[in-house]
Amino acid sequence: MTHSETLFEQAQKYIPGGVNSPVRAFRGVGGTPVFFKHAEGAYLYDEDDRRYIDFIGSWGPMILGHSDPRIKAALHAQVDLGVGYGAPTAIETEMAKKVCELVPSIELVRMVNSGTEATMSAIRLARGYTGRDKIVKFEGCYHGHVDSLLVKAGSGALTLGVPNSPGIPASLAEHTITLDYNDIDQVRETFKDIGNQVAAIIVEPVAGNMNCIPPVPGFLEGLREVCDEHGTVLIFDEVMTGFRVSLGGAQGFYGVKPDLTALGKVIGGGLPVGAFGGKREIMEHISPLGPVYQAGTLSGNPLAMTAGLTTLNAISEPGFHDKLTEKTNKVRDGLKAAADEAGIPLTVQSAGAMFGFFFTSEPSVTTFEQVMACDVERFKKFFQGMLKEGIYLAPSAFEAGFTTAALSDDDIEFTLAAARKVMATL
Ligand SMILES: Cc1ncc(COP(=O)(O)O)c(C=O)c1O
Ligand SMILES: N[C@H](C=O)CCC(=O)O
Repeated sequence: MTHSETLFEQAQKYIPGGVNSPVRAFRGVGGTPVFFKHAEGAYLYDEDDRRYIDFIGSWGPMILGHSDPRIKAALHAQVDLGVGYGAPTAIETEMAKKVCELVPSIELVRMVNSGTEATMSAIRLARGYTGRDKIVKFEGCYHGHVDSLLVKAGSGALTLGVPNSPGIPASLAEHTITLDYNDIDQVRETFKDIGNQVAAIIVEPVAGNMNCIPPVPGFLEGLREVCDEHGTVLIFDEVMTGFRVSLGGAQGFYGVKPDLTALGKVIGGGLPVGAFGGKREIMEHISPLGPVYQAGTLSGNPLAMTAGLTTLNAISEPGFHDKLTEKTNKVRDGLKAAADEAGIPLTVQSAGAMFGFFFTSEPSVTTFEQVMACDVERFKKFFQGMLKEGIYLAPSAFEAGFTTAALSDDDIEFTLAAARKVMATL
């Protein structure tokens, strides 16, 4: 038995399914999840001392790579000062200022502890601000495990076949309307009937929880128009895309401003952080300024703020995202070339520093329906083959992949050589 197998056996005795978040359990690919003990730069090292090139980056936060010396130094210094006070600190204002400078639509921002808290709070705020109950989301998009949003959801919910989770009262779920991603005509039709009852449209501006699907031209712009016409709050869930698709997130890249934005992952530099922010007029409805209640014992804690702010400062260096996008494009084009060489139909898509690959002969994948028609069995074989070669990809056909600044040209070449070898066996 490998150490991972032994550890997984023990973990299952005390933790449901042996994991603290379902996609980690490898149910989407089979086999035993790898247990890690150490990470440095582009690499993860498992309990059996095997090295892997990491294309997950802790599900997005590790945009600089693992154990970045700047983050380690800043965290050590903060630990010496104290790990939390439950009272205001200067670094919270520094962080808020930085977020307002970087994200085009954010005028006021509130820190929370996860992406789930960020979307949950944004939805509550939108409902409180508009006095309406209904929300619109898109099938295959995942916004964390918020009750109102776990309806036809992506990510682990889709991988495990429970997109509508039990435990959510029907009387709550009935306020969530789920439409088709990238279909603006359907949104317009729906709003003709019920537009004046909809508090918010929430969308992943690049869908990353049903693999990687960029918005088709006009989709995000159309959502903006529909929301303006009907007094509905437009929420971009940039938990994944924020600071990754570009420094200003997907909204910076596509030039469409939402009313509210949910953030997570990169904003915490690997520590548990989320945030939601947006137009001053809306954000002023949050307590203590307004009546919409939202709070958090550990929100804005100095360790999390330190890791996050150090990350945001590092990625603000000129050219950071151009280089990262270039690396991502090399991975994207190299995977496609490897598949072509082996005669395997594959479509690879990317947006900034996120990417996804689909075993399909469709030239592009823009809808949930197309995602569901892809060859998941072939994905599983490819995943397992790559894992054996020391490449750690997301263990589900419905998750995006991420690149990091630590990934070198040699790492990319190593990855593509592995892909050529594995594609030849599929
Ligand atoms: C787009 C999106 N929104 C929200 C979330 C929830 O974030 P968290 O897992 O930090 O609660 C995630 C990831 O899980 C995500 O990818
Ligand atoms: N797809 C999820 C977030 O982006 C994966 C993280 C998780 O749920 O554990």
